[in-house]
Amino acid sequence: MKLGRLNHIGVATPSIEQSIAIYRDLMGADVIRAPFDLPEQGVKVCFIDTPNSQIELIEPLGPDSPIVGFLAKNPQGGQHHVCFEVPDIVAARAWFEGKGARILGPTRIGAHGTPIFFLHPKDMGGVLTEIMETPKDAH
Ligand SMILES: CC[C@@H](C(=O)O)C(=O)SCCNC(=O)CCNC(=O)[C@H](O)C(C)(C)COP(=O)(O)OP(=O)(O)OC[C@H]1O[C@@H](n2cnc3c(N)ncnc32)[C@H](O)[C@@H]1OP(=O)(O)O
Ligand SMILES: [Co+2]
Repeated sequence: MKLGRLNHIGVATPSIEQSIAIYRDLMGADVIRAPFDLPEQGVKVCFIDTPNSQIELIEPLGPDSPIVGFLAKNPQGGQHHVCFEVPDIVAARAWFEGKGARILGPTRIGAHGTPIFFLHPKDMGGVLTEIMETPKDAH
């Protein structure tokens, strides 16, 4: 498998509204997409476009959200995961399984509407890594 495009960096936050203010007022972001709930993933999401990628702000949706533990350890929020694109999610999953990397849960549909899965940070040098199938109409 070949390393694909960096699609986004996930940033966990206790407040998407407060994080939007930082990226807009301090960083000069001008393309801030409307936040939306993704109950299947337990998060509220907001994409901020950068010239070559996106910041994905994620806020917990309820106590069972997968980012509750991270925010307990990092109450201010922080960099949570990176996401790389692949052309074929089934082939990518088979590749990582063949390499013995731990995959966290099933393949599911992510915020861009394409299938995703996560690799355990312990197998990625401490970086929680999302693998995402490239949207058909992208790039
Ligand atoms: C918006 C939708 C979607 C998209 O389309 O883009 C998303 O991005 S959703 C993003 C949120 N979803 C997920 O993160 C799903 C996958 N995550 C998980 O399964 C869990 O969060 C986790 C990674 C297994 C962590 O579980 P948790 O219960 O919070 O913590 P543990 O105590 O079990 O952690 C074990 C170990 O890993 C370290 N850790 C935890 N989170 C991270 C992280 N984000 N980056 C790096 N390391 C992380 C944690 O500190 C523990 O380490 P030790 O203390 O050394 O054991
Ligand atoms: Co993500």
